[in-house]
Amino acid sequence: MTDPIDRPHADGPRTGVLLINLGTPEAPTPAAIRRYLRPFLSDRRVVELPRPLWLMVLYGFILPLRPRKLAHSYQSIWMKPGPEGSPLMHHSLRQKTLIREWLFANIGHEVPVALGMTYGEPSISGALDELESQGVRRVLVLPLYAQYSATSTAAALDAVFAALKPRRWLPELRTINSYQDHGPFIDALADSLRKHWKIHGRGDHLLMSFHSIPRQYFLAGDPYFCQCHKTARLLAEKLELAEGSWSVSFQSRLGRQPWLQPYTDLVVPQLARSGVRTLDVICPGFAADCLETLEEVALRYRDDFIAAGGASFRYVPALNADAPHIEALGQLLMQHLPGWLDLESADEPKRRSARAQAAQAQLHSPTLLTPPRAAQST
Ligand SMILES: C=CC1=C(C)c2cc3[nH]c(cc4nc(cc5[nH]c(cc1n2)c(C)c5CCC(=O)O)C(CCC(=O)O)=C4C)c(C)c3C=C
Ligand SMILES: [Fe+2]
Ligand SMILES: [Fe+2]
Repeated sequence: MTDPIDRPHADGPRTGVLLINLGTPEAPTPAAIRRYLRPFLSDRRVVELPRPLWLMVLYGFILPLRPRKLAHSYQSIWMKPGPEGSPLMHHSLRQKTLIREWLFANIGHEVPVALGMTYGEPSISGALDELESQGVRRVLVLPLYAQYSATSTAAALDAVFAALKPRRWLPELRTINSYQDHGPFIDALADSLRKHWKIHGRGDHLLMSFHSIPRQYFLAGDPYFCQCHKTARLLAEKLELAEGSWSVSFQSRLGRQPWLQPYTDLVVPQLARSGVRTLDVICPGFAADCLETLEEVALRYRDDFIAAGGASFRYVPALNADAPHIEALGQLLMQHLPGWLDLESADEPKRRSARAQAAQAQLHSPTLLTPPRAAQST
């Protein structure tokens, strides 16, 4: 934390951005995976089963057994030695750098950007320290989940509030709930598919696979299922996809209770058996490639598709730190920054273009133009 003596009391409040993603192990080893899974799977937002029962399962079976199996999976996708070898970490760090550059180019002065993970390192508390040390007193929080779920978005926001709890002088906060229907985000997904098709040609079918959550959470009011379908529908409309040439499924379920359906691991072989020869798969809920996309989908489901008679399975990478994604996230941040941007230090032309940009972002925001209830519907 900054030494209070060094704190620039006289300056106006400075705005900063806190990007959040889930977190990932620091190494592809059973010990590091266990350290990562313990707080993750102990979070009541993630697992709502009765506590004594769940703690028995977690400490009796999952934590002793799952990390060893997962170590092989993580090793198959680890990019280089060290914590940045995790694809999720690699892409998240690139996103942080490029979003800072985008904001500088579009606003005309530096806006500090920090990255925190809901579980593990870099911690959200450390990210808040980093912002505070740069004089930030207004924090715009962006959990990198386009579709809101209590299990992901709310867990990230809980971690922010928990990290603020022991602090004395709290910053002002704005939080972004979701961006499932944000125009530039849908454009970035469409752009990514068009590029993929230009290189590989169109597949017979496009599967849009989202991380699943227990079905009970949806029945209890979690809007995630509807928001996934909204992203999918808008993407299909943008690409003018014919009815029946695309579908939605849900992946990565764990345990025996019903999760959101249809399940990707069942849909993929079914598609092969029903005559789909070439299958394109995109995962529009993942801001960065990770274990669940690269190992589960791109490796395991590919094998299942081929084993069931399919010819070619093409995974479309996550948006990661590609330019259209950075543009979309930059526009999204601008939409939430009006009134907060410290434009005084920017020179006049930059100031004008920053104002134009903010106005533009508002114009393109479907959530600002449609009533809240309509924006929620699929
Ligand atoms: C047990 C319940 C889980 C819920 C609910 C859940 C929701 C959820 N998860 C993501 C994003 C990611 N999950 C990732 C890995 C992962 N997820 C769970 C469990 C639940 N997720 C586990 C146990 C794991 C670890 C790996 C495994 O055991 O399969 C990851 C990848 C992390 C990485 O290191 O690469 C992401 C990303 C979302 C968006 C979400 C709800 C919408
Ligand atoms: Fe998950
Ligand atoms: Fe998984």
